[in-house]
Formats: sequence, C-alpha cells, structure tokens
Amino acid sequence: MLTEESSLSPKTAEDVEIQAERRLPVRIVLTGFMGAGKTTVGSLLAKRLGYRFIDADVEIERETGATIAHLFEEHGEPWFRELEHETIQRLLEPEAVILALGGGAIEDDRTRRLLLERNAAKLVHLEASIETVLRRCRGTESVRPVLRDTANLEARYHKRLPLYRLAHLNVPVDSHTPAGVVEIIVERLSGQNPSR
Ligand SMILES: Nc1ncnc2c1ncn2[C@@H]1O[C@H](COP(=O)(O)OP(=O)(O)OP(=O)(O)O)[C@@H](O)[C@H]1O
Ligand SMILES: O=C(O)C1=C[C@@H](O)[C@@H](O)[C@H](O)C1
Ligand SMILES: [Mg+2]
Repeated sequence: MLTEESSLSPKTAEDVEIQAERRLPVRIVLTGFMGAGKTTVGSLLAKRLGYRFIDADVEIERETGATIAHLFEEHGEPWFRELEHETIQRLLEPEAVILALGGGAIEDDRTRRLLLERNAAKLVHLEASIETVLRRCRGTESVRPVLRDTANLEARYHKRLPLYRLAHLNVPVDSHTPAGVVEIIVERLSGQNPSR
C-alpha cells in the first residue's frame, strides 16, 4: 500500500523539475561588469520562467528621457548612482521579475544593502573576465560612458569584483552561451544542482 508521502511524491523527472522550479525566487537580480550579459541573459531568463524582464538602464533612460551617456556628462557619476539607487528600489516592488542592473550599481552602499540584506531578491553575479568584457564591449564607448575612462577601467573591474562576488550566486560566464547561463541559473536557484 502506498503511504501518503509516497503517493504524493513526484513520479517523473519532469515532475521533479517542475516542483523545483516552483521554489525559484520571485525576484532575481543580475549584476556583473559591463558586457557580462545581464541584459541578454536577463531577457532570456524572464522568457524561460514567464517573469517580467526589467533593465534598470533602460528604465532610467525611459523615465528621464535622456541617454545614460548624457546623464553622466550632464550630472556626473555620483548623481547618476543616486538616481540609479532610487530606481532599483522601486523596480524591486513587483514579484515575478528579473531585474538586470547597470554594471556600476553594486558600487553604491545603499544599493548593496538593499540587494543583500533585505531578502527581497536573489542576487546573481554573471562573472566575466576582463578579456571577455573588453572583447564584447569593443566599439560601444558612445553608449557605455565608463568604457571611455580607459586609464581606470582595469582598476574599476578589480575594485568591483569582490563586491559582485557578495552575490547569493556567482556564475562564471566566459565559456557559456546566454542560453547555457540561463540553465545554470535555473538549476542553481531551484536547488537541482547546487554543487555546480
Ligand atoms: N554568454 C555570452 N556569450 C557570448 N556573447 C554574449 C554572452 N552574453 C552576452 N553576450 C554579448 O555581449 C554583449 C554585451 O551583452 P549585454 O549587453 O547583455 O551585457 P550587459 O551586462 O547588459 O552590459 P551593460 O552593463 O553595459 O548593460 C552583447 O553583444 C551580447 O550579445
Ligand atoms: O559600469 C558602469 O558603471 C555602468 C554600466 C552601464 O550598465 C550603465 O549603468 C552606465 O553606463 C554605468
Ligand atoms: Mg545591460
């Protein structure tokens, strides 16, 4: 005779996967250096899970009616970080959301606290090497103003790395396709393959 537990337990590998995916966090936030793939992977991950995808950079541009490059030039980076913090706080209110952060959001103390201490979301770091970042972002200086500061770019990368690594989950991305990165995130966050 089946015990209550065994009759309720999942029977197929597909059932196991569906149950595990139901345990996924209601908000997943992607962080990482410019070019790590936050926008690309975030949009795919949202489709995969049926969540809404939001890109903080795109929201800031939409709400201000100005490009990020213009905001940096006109108001400077500290002003931008303040606006970015307020925007992220607001964007984290709804559930079933994948939020791609701007590459520098992690530098702001209040943003880090919001992401790491309040348990509102799972923070996922897409970790790309400096070589990958430079290759993927080549020629995009007009839309990524921080790239123009070439003298400080490597130092910025190394200053940010330990901050990104505070994330709940770190995923090395250099040798994975965007779809591959999505599968790793789903597996890890649903506990299907926690050791990877
Ligand atoms: N896993 C990947 N493999 C190969 N190319 C990738 C991968 N992920 C992203 N790319 C490519 O790298 C470039 C940068 O990706 P994307 O814009 O998603 O990065 P980002 O982290 O959102 O950058 P930013 O911080 O500037 O917004 C794009 O051309 C994208 O197609
Ligand atoms: O790395 C950074 O500091 C930035 C990355 C982009 O996503 C934008 O948020 C902006 O260009 C700043
Ligand atoms: Mg992006």
